[in-house]
Amino acid sequence: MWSDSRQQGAGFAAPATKDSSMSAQPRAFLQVENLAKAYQADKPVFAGVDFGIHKGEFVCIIGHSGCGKTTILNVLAGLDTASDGHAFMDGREIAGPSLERGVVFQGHALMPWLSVRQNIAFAVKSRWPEWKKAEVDAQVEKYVAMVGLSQAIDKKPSQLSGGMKQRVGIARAFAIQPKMLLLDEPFGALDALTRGTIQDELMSIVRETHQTVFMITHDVDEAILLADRILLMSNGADVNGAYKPGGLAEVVSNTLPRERTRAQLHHLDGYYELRNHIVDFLVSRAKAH
Ligand SMILES: Nc1ncnc2c1ncn2[C@@H]1O[C@H](COP(=O)(O)OP(=O)(O)OP(=O)(O)O)[C@@H](O)[C@H]1O
Repeated sequence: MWSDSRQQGAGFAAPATKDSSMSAQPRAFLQVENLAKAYQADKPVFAGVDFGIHKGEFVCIIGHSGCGKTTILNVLAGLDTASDGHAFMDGREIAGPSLERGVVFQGHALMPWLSVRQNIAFAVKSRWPEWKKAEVDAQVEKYVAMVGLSQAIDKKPSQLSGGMKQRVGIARAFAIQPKMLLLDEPFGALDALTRGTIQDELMSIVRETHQTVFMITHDVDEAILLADRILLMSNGADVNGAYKPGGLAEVVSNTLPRERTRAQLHHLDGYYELRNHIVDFLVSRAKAH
């Protein structure tokens, strides 16, 4: 994918401007082509966004508030439509919500009157309406165990902490075995300790299941820990008196060992180089490109 990555030293690959390799044929598992969104015709939030995500790849997107990250995720989820361009998954254009894509938002969005088991069973039954109760139970129990919540399976959301609720949201998204997982700052509302624990859990589940993931985060370390590639997005801005829409400014490949853990991240060769590169982008380049 990034054939020149090895020449860049440890940590990250070429800060290439656009990921042209990803938009070329053959298409990636998820393919975004020339995507644009305008709420105001003369001032698109972003335009010309092209990227692809391969099966089993974990891609994070980082950018300042308002650059359009959630809008892109919503288009991928089929919850919003682009003003221009296309998004394809598995060769088919995304044209609405589908159980082939699991979505986790910052707010857990659990049904408060249902237990953990019932919340997840609801999703499982929607995905496989023909399943018998025993099959649904087994699937629910498997994914609840995966996020370490077996003891709380019959509790209601109001009896759970914020971190536990977020874990239920993650278990629910995984339980429908989506082809693609879309995460919109899923840990944004959690305290640092809980956040770290769940990041580790998510990472091991993703590695185990080879899940394909697109995730929005504001946390540079989170992106470096989890992502195989990090999309850096710039905001729309007035440049020399003319408006320039936001867009994908750079795609950074994370070449740190894939088995990395949170505890050893900052000891890895190349970590600071990668981190500084992303922070520099956010500080000095993200507002215009
Ligand atoms: N329904 C809407 N009508 C008009 N403008 C909108 C609408 N939804 C979003 N926007 C604008 O589009 C831009 C992109 O919004 P979006 O939520 O995608 O950004 P974001 O990068 O995810 O931001 P954040 O990091 O704060 O969540 C923002 O300027 C926002 O105000």
